[in-house]
Amino acid sequence: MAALLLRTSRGLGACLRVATGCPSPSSCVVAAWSSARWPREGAVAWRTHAQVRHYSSSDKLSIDMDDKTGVAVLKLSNPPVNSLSLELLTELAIGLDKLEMNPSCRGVIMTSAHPHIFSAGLDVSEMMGKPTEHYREFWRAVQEMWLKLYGSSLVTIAAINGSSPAGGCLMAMCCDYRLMADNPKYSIGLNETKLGIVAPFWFRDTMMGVVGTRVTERSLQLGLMYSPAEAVHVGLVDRTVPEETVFEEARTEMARWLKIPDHARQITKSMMRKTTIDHLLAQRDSDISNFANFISKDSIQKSLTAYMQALRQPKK
Ligand SMILES: CCCCCCCCCCC/C=C/C(=O)SCCNC(=O)CCNC(=O)[C@H](O)C(C)(C)COP(=O)(O)OP(=O)(O)OC[C@H]1O[C@@H](n2cnc3c(N)ncnc32)[C@H](O)[C@@H]1OP(=O)(O)O
Repeated sequence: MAALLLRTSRGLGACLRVATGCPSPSSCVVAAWSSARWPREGAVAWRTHAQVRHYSSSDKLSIDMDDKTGVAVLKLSNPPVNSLSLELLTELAIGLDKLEMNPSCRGVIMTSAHPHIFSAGLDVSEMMGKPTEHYREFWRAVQEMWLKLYGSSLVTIAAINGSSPAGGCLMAMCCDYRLMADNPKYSIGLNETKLGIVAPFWFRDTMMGVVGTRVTERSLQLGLMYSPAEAVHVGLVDRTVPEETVFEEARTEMARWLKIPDHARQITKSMMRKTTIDHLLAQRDSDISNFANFISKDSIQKSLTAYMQALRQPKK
């Protein structure tokens, strides 16, 4: 249990370094991932005789792990729009860490408990009218969630059953595969510039890894939101499926991915993502300061206030 606490409290990067004896975040990601599933002594705490185990103690997030299939289902449940508050981000990071430490877990399907909205992205109210210390804490939690999800050694599949702007799109892009409901009312994309804010470099790099440089440049500057069909066209989403089948299709897709030996897939995933992860790890504190300074500016606060007021207007 002590080992488990050590791992969960320090985050995946640190716990993997502990597991591998590797001193620096930048030099050990491949080695760490290849052995991340080995240290069993702490993870034993999560073993259960029941086939399905409920993991999260939060009412904003449910995580059900099926020991038989090795697949966990993570459902966002923060009405009305699954916005990513400090609390939900923290729960997400803890939940992902627990799954990472569970030797029976091989894959995670991420979806929304509420139809029509996957996630409205970061909770804008966390970025308005708060003291600098709060902005720093909030941004560290955003980073932590990204590090856990993008850096997960598990197969991660996003079953996108509704709109997914900004931080919602980021979470989906962190996954290995994206299925989206084919409802043309839904949209997905990084729309930050439309709020007068700037997606940081690791949002950009995550998107570049999914759709390439040109589509990222256009999408970010214009703050483009894509319909499901357009998202497939630019490669932001892997495929659309009928709305009522999103979850079952995600399960079928997961089975395909789980046919690949874990160690080979994990090392390959690590090779693809290591540079981007190391980039943030090397600049974590300065990234937090940049965010806190940027978001505290009067002009940015005014933009966010105007955006939220516009959002509250009755829809035409
Ligand atoms: C020099 C470089 C330095 C760089 C430093 C970093 C800079 C900062 C980077 C920050 C990155 C930000 C990432 C984000 O994720 S920002 C959030 C962006 N999200 C959005 O723009 C989504 C906005 N919402 C919507 O489009 C719609 O609400 C949605 C399609 C999701 C749902 O529509 P629906 O019609 O179903 O619901 P409503 O619009 O009526 O909304 C219901 C209530 O929910 C409130 N709401 C919506 N979204 C948010 C949100 N993201 N945060 C907080 N609250 C939200 C909405 O206001 C309604 O509230 P009321 O009921 O009170 O009216």
